[in-house]
Amino acid sequence: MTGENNRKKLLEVKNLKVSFGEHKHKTVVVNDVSFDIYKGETFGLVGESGSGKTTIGRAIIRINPTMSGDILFDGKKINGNITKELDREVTQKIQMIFQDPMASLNERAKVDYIVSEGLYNTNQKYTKEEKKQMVDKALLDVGLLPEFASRFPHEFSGGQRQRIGIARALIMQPEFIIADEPISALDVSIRAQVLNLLSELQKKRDLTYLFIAHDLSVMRFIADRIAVIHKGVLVELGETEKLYSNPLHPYTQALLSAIPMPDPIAEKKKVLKVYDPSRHDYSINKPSWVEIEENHFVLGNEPEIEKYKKILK
Ligand SMILES: Nc1ncnc2c1ncn2[C@@H]1O[C@H](COP(=O)(O)OP(=O)(O)OP(=O)(O)O)[C@@H](O)[C@H]1O
Repeated sequence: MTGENNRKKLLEVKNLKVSFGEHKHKTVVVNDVSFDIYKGETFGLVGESGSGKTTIGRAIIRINPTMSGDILFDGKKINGNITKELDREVTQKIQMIFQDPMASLNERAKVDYIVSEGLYNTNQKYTKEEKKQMVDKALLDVGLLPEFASRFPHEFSGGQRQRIGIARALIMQPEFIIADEPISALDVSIRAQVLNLLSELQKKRDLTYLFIAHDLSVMRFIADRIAVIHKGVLVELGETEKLYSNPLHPYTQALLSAIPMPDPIAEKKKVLKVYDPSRHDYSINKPSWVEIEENHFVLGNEPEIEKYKKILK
């Protein structure tokens, strides 16, 4: 990892405060939180349920209004009043992947509409054919077949639905993705696949992630640096391994000692064959299978792999 001074800050959160309710009922749920995220890194936000992690993510994507503080993307302030042009740019460049793929997809819409919906909010006009190609590519990039585009969400498993959610983000050509507990609602057997997919996509597309999770073993696997949030306040921020080996704040110490942290790599070290969308031969629609490297986070994903084998035959 290069020194912080040489790296470009992609996102800067400065003294962020978010509150809900008015007057007597006003509650501050994020209080004076500051952190920077560097281009290409995975920045983790951990903390127990209700600590304010999602609220921070939603403030960055501008679903939650900020009470005070600044959010800068690529050096430009993106919260509060901004120009229409910047609003469009940020809407495209910052995407979010949601926790529950069963709830976050429009049940009445077909996959091609779900995946391409964001394109309507861009300045660019695409022909039907261009849009179809973009949807096909986004689906292939997440390991799904283009023919799935004409199906409805209920026809898919949880893991496949989360892949559709990832395709919906990818089609926008984002630079920054907020992944809010992207695997916690999934079956344990397929969590590793989705994590691996996110890692591969990050390398391939030079993505920067804000990864929100409460599972500390997942966070250790995925994050380069971690911020610990406690009751809306950032109590500790550090490089992942340093934070895990030497937590300084009592809350971080409690968090790390309270939660059993099995080492999934040591426990389930084996090589599995998986479909690798990046090696898919599009010209003859020939899928490619690769063996997961030993150091990948593997939690035994055979059932899903078998499913893929059938689908891709
Ligand atoms: N729209 C809202 N209106 C009022 N209160 C809200 C709203 N959204 C979140 N909150 C409150 O803000 C606090 C922080 O919630 P948030 O969802 O950010 O926590 P979290 O750390 O992401 O938790 P979880 O892991 O359970 O999602 C909670 O007390 C929640 O009830």
